[in-house]
Formats: sequence, C-alpha cells, structure tokens
Amino acid sequence: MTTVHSPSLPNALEGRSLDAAYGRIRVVEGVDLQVAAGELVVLLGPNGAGKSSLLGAMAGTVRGGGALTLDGLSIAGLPPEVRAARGLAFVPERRGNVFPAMSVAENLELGLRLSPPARREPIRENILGMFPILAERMNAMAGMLSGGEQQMLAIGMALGREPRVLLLDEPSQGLAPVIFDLLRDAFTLLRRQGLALLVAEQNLPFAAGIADRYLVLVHGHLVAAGNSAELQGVDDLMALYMSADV
Ligand SMILES: Nc1ncnc2c1ncn2[C@@H]1O[C@H](COP(=O)(O)OP(=O)(O)OP(=O)(O)O)[C@@H](O)[C@H]1O
Repeated sequence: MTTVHSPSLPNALEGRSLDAAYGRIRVVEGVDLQVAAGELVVLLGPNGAGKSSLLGAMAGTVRGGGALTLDGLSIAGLPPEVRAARGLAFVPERRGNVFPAMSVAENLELGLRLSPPARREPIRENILGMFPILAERMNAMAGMLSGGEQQMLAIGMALGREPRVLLLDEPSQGLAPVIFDLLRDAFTLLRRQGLALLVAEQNLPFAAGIADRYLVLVHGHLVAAGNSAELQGVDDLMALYMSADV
C-alpha cells in the first residue's frame, strides 16, 4: 500500500490496527491511519465498505479494537462522551443530528454548553462566521432548514466544544452542489485553525476538492492511499480501486 504522510505536522489522530464489529461480525479490520492537525483526510469506499463503522469505532459508538490516540494520548476503550470531552467530535451520516423542534440558536447553545463560559462567545462567532446562513436563521426551527443548512448546523454544534479532531460521515450526501462550495470553504477555514478532519465520502469530485490525502476502504480493509492530486480526473471509485496498489 502506498503510504503518504505529512512529516512536518503532529498527528492529532492516530489509529493502529483498528477494528469495528457488530456482535461477532467484524466489518473493519487492521486499519492504520493518521490525521495531522490542520489536515483533511478523505475516507473513500463503496456502500457497505465499513466507513461509517470505522468512524463510529473511533468515536466509541460502535464496538471497536486497536490503538487510538488523540494528541498522543490513548482514547481507546473510553466511552463516547469521554472521547468527545477529550476533543473528538463526530457528525454521523444520518439526518437527525439536530433537534428539529428547537431553534438554530438553541441547537448551537446545546453544542456550546460543554465549553468554558468565557470561550462560548468567540466559538459562536467563529461558527457563524463560517456559516453565515445560520446567522440569518437563528430563530428558525432547525427542522425547517434545508438539508444543507441542517448539515452546517450539525457541524456547527460539533464545533461547540472546540474539538481537535472532527469525524464527518458523508457530509455531501443528498446536498445540492451549491452547498458543496460552502462546506469546502468551511473545511479550508477549519484546517487553517488547526483542526484535523477525517471525512468519509463517496462523491469523488467533492472529495478531490477538499482532501489533502485520501484513503480507500474496501470490505473493511484499507487498500489504497494517496495525495488529493491523484484524485483529480478519476471519475469513479471503481477506477480508483482498479489502480489501487493493494
Ligand atoms: N448496526 C449494524 N448491525 C449489523 N451490521 C451492520 C450495522 N451497521 C452496518 N453494518 C454492516 O457493516 C458493514 C459496513 O457498513 P458501513 O455502514 O460501515 O459501511 P459504509 O462504508 O459506511 O457504507 P454506507 O456508505 O452505505 O453507509 C456492512 O456490511 C453493513 O451491513
């Protein structure tokens, strides 16, 4: 397998021999990965490859094994809320990441409630600067927002604790291409702020536009890795798998 690594940046997230399982069925096996502070790594793979399960195992919502560190400290085996408190944020794929009967402002407050009171205002300003659409809709019920706006709100809520690492499961899914640009700009800003992002995706053009590096997961195993430039011009995942240096 090709190994591409950014030696100049410290790894915010590092996994060794990561597994994910449901009952006795192991759906992800032996995954090694690193994401540096300020880096965005895209996790590619077809339906059922195990992307969501791997992210869930790292977040602690799916049973997982292996070594996992955040800023050099082990978080393996810790409950999801402790991992979150240590700086690992997770936005799962499914809709329902926001509270539909609460306003945008109230949802954001929920995200902010576990950060120190003195940090809340600057964090809120940062989130609203990144997603100005949310600032215009603070009093709207979250359930009335478009899919793209709900995705931005879910990300905004996840940023409320000033995480070090953000795991995102298929953020582009079902969204209009116009939203892609807004998400890409937000990711650029977050990288500049030193966040480490691991983003599961199936949309290759979107992935190519946001990634520093990519990993390809097939049947629960990493089969390829590379730099984002290698994703340009690849118009389907099958082509990528066929060229994979397994
Ligand atoms: N709650 C569950 N219980 C049992 N098996 C599951 C569960 N969730 C997922 N699986 C199985 O785990 C495997 C990996 O699924 P997973 O959702 O992680 O893949 P994925 O790459 O994220 O695909 P998708 O993009 O379709 O979500 C699949 O075989 C799936 O059927």
